[in-house]
Amino acid sequence: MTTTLAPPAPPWTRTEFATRLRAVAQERYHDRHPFNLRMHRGELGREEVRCWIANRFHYQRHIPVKDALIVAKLDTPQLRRMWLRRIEDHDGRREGEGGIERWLRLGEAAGLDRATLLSGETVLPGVRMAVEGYVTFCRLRSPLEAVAASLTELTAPDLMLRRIEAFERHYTWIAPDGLAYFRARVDQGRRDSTEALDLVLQWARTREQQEQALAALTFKCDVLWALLDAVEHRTRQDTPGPQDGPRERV
Ligand SMILES: O=C(O)c1cc(C(=O)O)c2c(n1)C(=O)C(=O)c1cc(C(=O)O)[nH]c1-2
Repeated sequence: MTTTLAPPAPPWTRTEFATRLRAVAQERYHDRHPFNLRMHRGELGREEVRCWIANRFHYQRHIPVKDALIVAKLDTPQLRRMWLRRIEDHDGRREGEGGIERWLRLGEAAGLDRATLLSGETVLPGVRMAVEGYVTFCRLRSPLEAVAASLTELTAPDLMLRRIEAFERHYTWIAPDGLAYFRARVDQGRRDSTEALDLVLQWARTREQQEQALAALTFKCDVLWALLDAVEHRTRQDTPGPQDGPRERV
């Protein structure tokens, strides 16, 4: 008996594929997460904001690590130069510059000292797993999938603007200088996502590759969502974390 295989589905057009990528980046993005909604409504207490800043720092400090893994997969000087700039955005060209430094200053403006942030001691287990998941994904997957995963940045700049507005209105106990990280990310995110979208549209030629790119972007949305789930659980229920030690002696 012979079985006839269905012919592979034809690739989507460039426009249709771009529309599908943008739809995932919008509909699954963490701007809809309950923790972000509470943040935007001004409902977070100081400890909740601090918990988010400390845990998000764990994500921030791993972004240049995953970008270095991506650079190692790129095979032309032009592509590596383009992607290296992202590492520079986060690490700076010299001590005291760059996104990681700006995030440490955000922490200080919110009353968190940098030694605590750098020690990582307040990072929640779920956040550690989510970030590890993203770095490992970029380590193991194809350049197409690793670059497609960064396309959450298609939506990130709008979220930055919303966050700046919310902080200026509701969290005035944080000095305005502390918001420099978010301000810088608006333009950086727009530029990064335009470049990355262009690469993904160029590289994904078959329907299978297009579907891999969509799955990578979906995975990345889940990373960001899982990170906030962990923070939300901790702040809403005041459940102890491992770093708190036992609450009662037994
Ligand atoms: O605060 C946020 O909500 C947010 C989200 C994202 C994102 O969508 O991945 C990034 C950032 N911030 C960010 O600051 C950042 O540098 C960044 C790099 C990347 C990436 O995947 O390469 N995403 C993000």
